[in-house]
Amino acid sequence: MARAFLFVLDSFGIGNAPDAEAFGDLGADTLGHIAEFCAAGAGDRAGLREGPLQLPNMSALGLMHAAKLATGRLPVGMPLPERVYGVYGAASETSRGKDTPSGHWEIAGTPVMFDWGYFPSEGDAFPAELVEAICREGDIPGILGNCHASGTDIIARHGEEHMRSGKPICYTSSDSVFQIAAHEQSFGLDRLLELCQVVRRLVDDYNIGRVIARPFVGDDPQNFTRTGNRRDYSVLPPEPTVLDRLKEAGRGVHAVGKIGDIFAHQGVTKLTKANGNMALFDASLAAIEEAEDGDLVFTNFVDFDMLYGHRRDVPGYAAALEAFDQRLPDLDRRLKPGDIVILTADHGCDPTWRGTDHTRERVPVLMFGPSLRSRSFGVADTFAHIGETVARHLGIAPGPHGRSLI
Ligand SMILES: O=P(O)(O)O[C@H]1O[C@H](CO)[C@@H](O)[C@H]1O
Ligand SMILES: [Mn+2]
Ligand SMILES: [Mn+2]
Repeated sequence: MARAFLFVLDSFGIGNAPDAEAFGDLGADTLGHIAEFCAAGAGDRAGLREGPLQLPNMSALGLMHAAKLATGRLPVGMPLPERVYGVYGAASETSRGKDTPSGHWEIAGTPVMFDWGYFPSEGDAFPAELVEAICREGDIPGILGNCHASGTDIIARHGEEHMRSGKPICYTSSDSVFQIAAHEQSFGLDRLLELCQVVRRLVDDYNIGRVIARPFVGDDPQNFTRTGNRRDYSVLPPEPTVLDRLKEAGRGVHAVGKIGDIFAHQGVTKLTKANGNMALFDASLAAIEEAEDGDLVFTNFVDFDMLYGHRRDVPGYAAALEAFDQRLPDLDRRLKPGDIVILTADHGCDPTWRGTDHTRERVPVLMFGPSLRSRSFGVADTFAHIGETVARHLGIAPGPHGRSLI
């Protein structure tokens, strides 16, 4: 028997998705552009980091080679490792959206082959009858925002009016999302979560993937800050995922961080939340200590995306990657014979790209464990192969959308 540890570095794309042009993302490359900026000194920030991007541990697992498989080029300014230890490659997404649920569900063996509903980027984002129903059923005096926006910009813009009027700030993006920002004290966290559940029901008719609660604190536009109490209310995955299949087979499925919310709590046997990549890493190590033979630990590292990708913050993203990379030896030391670790991503969010949205990209797939011999599997044509690799490794029946990479 064996155990599997699946870590999603949220938004850590490596460029060159075959269908990038259809998303307006031709040329987007999260790793490639961060490396290029860092090599040119544009990734420096006093007190945080400086110089070329340094990811020695992920490089030794095949990250540089995976990037070259994806784009044909090596990331700039990053040395090649003397030896590669992992089984590595790149993967392209087949799901039609470049959003977090589509990416994660496909990683878990279930691509999303339908189109989500999206709200328009011109004029009011939300239909008048939806806004009326939200105000009536959610017992609120109106909404602010009603547009596409960056979550940090919109709380700076409307936060004070929100606190005066009690109207929640509602916004969306190029993802299939209805996001609601409200002040934790003046509006109330519980009230915000209740409102999100009302809206979840109402946006089912619009085929919206997620309603997201975005609580914040502070008392003026300079210090409004979002808290770790974000909650995502997702629709159910369209078919059973490898999480459901493992749970059905009596295995432990330990969801760390946002994973529980992303899978609408389907197929999860244990849930741990933590705020921040380092706390998520600690929680993952604790889950690994507890995991039994045949179990899966599945973690989402959200900071890359939420704090740095969407915020178009190159030094921040680079520093977060370097900090994550430095934790890998600690993980390696805890592995038992037969264990496998898979590092991957759900989409890109190139911090040098226009706008603040995700970018359609290939993702790295870096696998390692005491009994894995190093090799490349090339470029996988769906993330679903990752879930089937987990299924095969843990000895459950294969699913219909992918095949094991090892
Ligand atoms: O700008 P913020 O609020 O971080 O929003 C981002 O987070 C959402 C969910 O991942 C994305 O759809 C994007 O809009
Ligand atoms: Mn994501
Ligand atoms: Mn995102």
